[in-house]
Amino acid sequence: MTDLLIPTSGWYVLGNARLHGSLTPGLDGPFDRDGFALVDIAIADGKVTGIAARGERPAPPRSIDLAGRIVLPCFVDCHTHVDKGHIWPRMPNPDGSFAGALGAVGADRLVHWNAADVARRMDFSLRTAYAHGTKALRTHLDSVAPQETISWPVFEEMRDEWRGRIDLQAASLIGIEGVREAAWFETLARRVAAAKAVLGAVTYMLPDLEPLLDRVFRTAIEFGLDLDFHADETGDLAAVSLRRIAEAALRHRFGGKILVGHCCALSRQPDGEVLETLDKVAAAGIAVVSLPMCNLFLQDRRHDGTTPRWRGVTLLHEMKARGIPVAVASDNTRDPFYAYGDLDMLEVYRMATRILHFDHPVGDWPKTVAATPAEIMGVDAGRLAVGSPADLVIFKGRSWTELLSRPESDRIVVRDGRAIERSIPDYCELDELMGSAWTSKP
Ligand SMILES: O=c1cc[nH]c(=O)[nH]1
Repeated sequence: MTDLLIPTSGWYVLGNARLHGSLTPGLDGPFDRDGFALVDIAIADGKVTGIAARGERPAPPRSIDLAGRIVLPCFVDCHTHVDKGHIWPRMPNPDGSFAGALGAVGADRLVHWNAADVARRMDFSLRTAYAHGTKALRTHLDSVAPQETISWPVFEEMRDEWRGRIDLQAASLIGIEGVREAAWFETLARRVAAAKAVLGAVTYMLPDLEPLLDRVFRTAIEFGLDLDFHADETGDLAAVSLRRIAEAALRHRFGGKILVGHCCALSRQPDGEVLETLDKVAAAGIAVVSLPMCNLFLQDRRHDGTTPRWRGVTLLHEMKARGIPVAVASDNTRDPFYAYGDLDMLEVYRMATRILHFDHPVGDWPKTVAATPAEIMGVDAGRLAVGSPADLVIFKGRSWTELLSRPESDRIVVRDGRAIERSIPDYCELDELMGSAWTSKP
């Protein structure tokens, strides 16, 4: 959008901007049928100093006429895996399945994941997310021994480097069976606590799932940690680990935050059972993040020449109706769990709208990529209000149908009141990490 020049100093007004009611507390209408109001946004010293109904505006260059373009707060991506991003060229998923992904990542990790490899791919991912307008991001870190000794120091350095641009959080990621090694798990929890991070695991329906969850909760309480689980990322009707997590949270009267990702099996289970599970999830104060793109890729993967019949996503509508905080997020990017993706939360929202029907009505679904994940992560982001940092994205679209139909590659990302230089890194930067299996030469 070369026609818009955002001042680099002083105060200015973004005039005639469309803000969404769900992301702008206290915004007075009138709202259009998409839930947007036309306003002038005053910005000074990197902060939003006023949001007012369209009115008298100063003359250019202090006033920039957005002609009704949509302005959203910067995005919050609460479930990613930037430690494994972009390994697809050297380690594709052999059959597109969850088991194929686990095996491929395990093999790649053993051979390639030294500190330099992890750091370069992580930095590539963060530059991409930043350019797309993301302000806060939680990544899981594969923490199966000895990887935790490599990836956690890299993460802590990366978090320092990115402070002020992306608020970076991490959650440990191990299969729940790893919790059986009590002494090792306690050491991991100490590392997580020292890094001011979040304790996590992937739950499976193991015979000892309940005692393992008890150990996770006891450890989180002992170290004062929040929790983040991957649960029921399968079409297996018998997968009810989300319910087991909720029961454990209630049993332990857990006071920290809990985020659970995926919960795919829920949408295949009988209604009565599902509603009982959701009541427990609501009572336990658990938040849920759906990862629609990764779910489409892995779930209902068939090898018999037939077409997938199931979208794989969880029951976000039913959850929201019960007051369960719900978000959507990027998940994996160009790795065996998901071959595609670019950490672009506009793409995630566009896909979620189509797959999960975030329309008719749109209501407050936009919160799923901004305000709600910000609350889940406990960061000051995801809303535009007077006094908040002027961290926002200006799009060309003036309505949801315009915004969600095009990639909006020329969006303007404003941080602390100034337009950032958006440069999406080139894949060829990573070619040398991809080994002999990959060459950019024809
Ligand atoms: O979806 C998933 C599950 C486990 N590990 C990942 O990286 N992604």
